[in-house]
Amino acid sequence: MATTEESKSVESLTRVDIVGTGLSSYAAHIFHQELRRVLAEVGHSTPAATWQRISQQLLRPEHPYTLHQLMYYSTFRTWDPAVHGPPPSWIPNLGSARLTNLGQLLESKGVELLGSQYANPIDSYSAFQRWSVQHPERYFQLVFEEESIVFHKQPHCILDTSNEAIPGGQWLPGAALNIAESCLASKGKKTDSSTAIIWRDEGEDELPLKTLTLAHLRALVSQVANALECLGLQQGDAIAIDMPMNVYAVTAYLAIILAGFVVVSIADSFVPNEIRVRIQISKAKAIFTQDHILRGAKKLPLYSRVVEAQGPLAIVIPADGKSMGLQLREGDLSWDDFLSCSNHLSRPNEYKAVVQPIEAHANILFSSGTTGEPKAIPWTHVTPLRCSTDAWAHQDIRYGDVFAWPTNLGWMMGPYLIFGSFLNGATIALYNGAPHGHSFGKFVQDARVTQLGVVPSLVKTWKSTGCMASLDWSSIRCFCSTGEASSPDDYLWLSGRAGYKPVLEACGGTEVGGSYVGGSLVQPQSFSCFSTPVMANELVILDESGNPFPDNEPCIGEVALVPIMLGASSTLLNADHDSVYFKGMPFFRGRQLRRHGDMFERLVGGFYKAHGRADDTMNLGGIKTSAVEIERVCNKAHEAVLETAAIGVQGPNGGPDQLVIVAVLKKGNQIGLDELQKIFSLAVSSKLNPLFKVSAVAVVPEFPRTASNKVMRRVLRSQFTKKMNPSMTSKL
Ligand SMILES: Nc1ncnc2c1ncn2[C@@H]1O[C@H](COP(=O)(O)OP(=O)(O)OP(=O)(O)O)[C@@H](O)[C@H]1O
Repeated sequence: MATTEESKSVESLTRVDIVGTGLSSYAAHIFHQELRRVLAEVGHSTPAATWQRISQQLLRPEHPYTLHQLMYYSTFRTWDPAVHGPPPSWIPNLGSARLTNLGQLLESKGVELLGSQYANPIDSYSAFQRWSVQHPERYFQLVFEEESIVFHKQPHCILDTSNEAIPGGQWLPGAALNIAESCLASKGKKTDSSTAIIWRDEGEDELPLKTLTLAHLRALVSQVANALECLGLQQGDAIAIDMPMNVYAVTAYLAIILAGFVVVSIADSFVPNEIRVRIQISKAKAIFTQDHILRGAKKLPLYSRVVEAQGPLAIVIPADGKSMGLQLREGDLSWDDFLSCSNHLSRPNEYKAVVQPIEAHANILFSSGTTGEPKAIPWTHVTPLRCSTDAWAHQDIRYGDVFAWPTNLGWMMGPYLIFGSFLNGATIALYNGAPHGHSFGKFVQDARVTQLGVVPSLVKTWKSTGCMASLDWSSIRCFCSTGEASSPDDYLWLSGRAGYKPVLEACGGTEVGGSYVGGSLVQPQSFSCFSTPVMANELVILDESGNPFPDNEPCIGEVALVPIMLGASSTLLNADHDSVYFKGMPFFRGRQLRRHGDMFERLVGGFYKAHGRADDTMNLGGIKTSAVEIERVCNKAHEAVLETAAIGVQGPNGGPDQLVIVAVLKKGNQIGLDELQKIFSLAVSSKLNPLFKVSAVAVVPEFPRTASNKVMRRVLRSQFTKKMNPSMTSKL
């Protein structure tokens, strides 16, 4: 498909061009007429305004994707990103901006907070973001008031920065609460009869959705918390969860925290050794798991993996919700037997939350391990507030919303979904099955999901299989994406599935408890770009000598974070926190910056673009280049290419990095390595730098990925470094 530079301008498109995208002659005629009408109405407006009209009024999900591409690329054909910034894929209107969480707050307090410079939520957003950095305590006070937080002891203040030994500041010192109790509290608009969870089990596409009210969820969680007390554990003990993110898992998660224990989150895809390591590091005393994971007709083992990992006392839930399909170890409990532990109580469905000092641990999570060993990161009872306030501002989660994000409690987006939804009065939508096919999409349609979270690899699968055709996703207000850098073309497709709703990127980390850079519904959005540092957060981009670039200039470099961040980690269980995040970092306005390890570009117009991990950058002939930048070009170099990974490999005699492109081809495609090398070389030299040379290419069936699906370039690098020798300079 033609890209920006190759396509015709939108004004010069003919009916024949439109027929070429797959529309019938008659449909193309109608579309072309409509296009002419829209172009006449917008007159000499900017391409951005033209795209708004075309995307919102002409293009429909059932149109061939090639038509969507033709419209997008031809509209922005003459757009110069160096002058205007990246092309806006979506622009807010004032009416809908005023309804967002940020918009409502700004409309009621904008003048009070920003003074006479306040205009409206769209024009004043950037000033408000800067204000929130300068006044985090006032900002969070306002947002906390919107959420269902139940304090048993009020904090002395919101933020205390007086102790230099705590570079991130002390948040809500002196406060006592239990964050699970806050999730379950009916407060504000959230009542006992509000829907807390809406879900469907795989294979039940045609059955009605199942729902749980807040009161019902609270009763279930209380029953589990009562039963946990019967296990003879000590307050503060760690209890693991290793199972799909379904209603049982969410219930167990909240119950563990409600009863004063600490959740250890283990992703359900891990092999026994990975489970063992996580249990050992966290010293978990019990584990919630399932007998199997049901995926279509397949039964994947889960309990047996926990047993092989020599996991502690297991509470085992039957995957089919009915009968246990296996024999348990001595001492392990079936879900029913476990629940019956609380039968002697007069009110097993009621539980008084164990009130915690705010700095008590609530959850131990593990990072993905993209850069090295996964880090064991404790979340305190403050970190969930980071999730909820990020979700409030940046995904605009409000009362009545239905928030879905196919993930697992073992990844930070699992807990993020819980706190982001419940503390803001939204419903969680859980699909108990694989999210890769049509059934998941139908669930999104039937549950009337309003915010759908994704990771880029999932969208790539949906797009390449076409499995989401003919679904009605019009209830979606925005998509949210995280995990790794996305492809603009994939997100053009995604946005178009819901009638061009924005795709809000979010980038942060498990140790942040949220994002440091993201999007919002009060700013224009651009595919695969970030429109703002998150509220009350400040980032700087460092040059090669470690000096911050000025914050109003386009630049590219490693991101460093101003460490005052609500909920960010201050300890690690398996590494030294200070060495990992602070040691050797430069100072900025008197504070040592916090390392994050990402490469970012600041673009014209205040947008940001991710360039992958700093560890994945390479030095090509003296020019520092990010892997993601090269991959963006190579992914589009030929239609047989599904995805690519760019790695810099040291030659056998040292010297500069040699660029190796590893590719995965689309199913059923074949292409010779010589030809592929020519294609990639041409793409890289013509689109990035004429001096860049592709030294070698390889085709693999799939990339090594972390369990959370991120490409592990470090593994490819080490494989190919071993393979490189003087006699193999060009082919691997
Ligand atoms: N929207 C996004 N676009 C680009 N990259 C992203 C995005 N969201 C997350 N990332 C990447 O994921 C990282 C956070 O993931 P996570 O906390 O799981 O740790 P990790 O870096 O993958 O693992 P480890 O710290 O163990 O190496 C970010 O620092 C960034 O590199």
